[in-house]
Amino acid sequence: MTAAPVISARGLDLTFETNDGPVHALKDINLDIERGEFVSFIGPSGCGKTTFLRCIAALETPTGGTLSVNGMSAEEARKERSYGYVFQAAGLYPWRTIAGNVRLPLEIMGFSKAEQVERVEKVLSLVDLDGFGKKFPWQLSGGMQQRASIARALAFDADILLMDEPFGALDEIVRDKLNEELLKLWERTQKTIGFVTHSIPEAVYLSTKIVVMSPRPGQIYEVIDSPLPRFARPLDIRDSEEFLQVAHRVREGLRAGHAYDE
Ligand SMILES: Nc1ncnc2c1ncn2[C@@H]1O[C@H](COP(=O)(O)OP(=O)(O)OP(=O)(O)O)[C@@H](O)[C@H]1O
Repeated sequence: MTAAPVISARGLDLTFETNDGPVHALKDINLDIERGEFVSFIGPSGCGKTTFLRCIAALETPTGGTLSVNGMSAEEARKERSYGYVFQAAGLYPWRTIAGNVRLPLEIMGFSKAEQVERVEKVLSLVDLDGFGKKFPWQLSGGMQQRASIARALAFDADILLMDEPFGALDEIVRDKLNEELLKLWERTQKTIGFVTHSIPEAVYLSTKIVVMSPRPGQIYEVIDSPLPRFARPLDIRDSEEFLQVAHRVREGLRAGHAYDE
């Protein structure tokens, strides 16, 4: 028997009603994400990547189709705290220490003081920020702040991690390092990850599955299963023939999905 997908979308549609008329943001999205997969969403600006992630998180309500998250509706899954969400900007409260920021969801959820301390220590260590708990966000580099926001999303140990361009604002060297660390973290925690990116190398380096989207309205153009080894991915795998072939396929998909715009 195969396990049910963690996330399953069937015929998912979303139209925003705006002052300028309806915006068809998602059209007929069909996708299964299995437990433990690392799935990237890539596509041009406005193709609905963020909107789809927000649907999974029940931050948007689809106008058609079905969506299940951990075997429940997205709304139920949100109430069950099935996912942690990492935004493009770290979004840390400047008046709280790093530990205080990471602890915040645990306070809201009513974890005991002792468990809060234990969990904060554990997740700060997972993102390589041991010893930084007492610092304030402004005392940390952009990359470290983003690691802290990942720690916050991991603090309550949800099965699913949703990440919306978490490293988009960082320079390439820092991004490379965080990509490597994220892979290790994924290996250690066995989470299911949904990851939005604009970067082809980032998508190919990280993912088991790459969802190429096309705009107006946002649709899935192609789903590419990566042939790369699941975890053993040193950064120089990006020079390998296999990697370049997948990157080429993604690029072709993006071009083809965009063709009617040209
Ligand atoms: N709350 C909203 N109200 C109206 N339209 C919206 C809303 N949110 C998103 N949209 C529109 O839906 C479409 C998809 O937006 P979305 O942010 O999901 O795209 P994206 O692929 O994540 O883009 P980017 O890569 O620029 O972040 C866009 O046309 C956007 O303008």
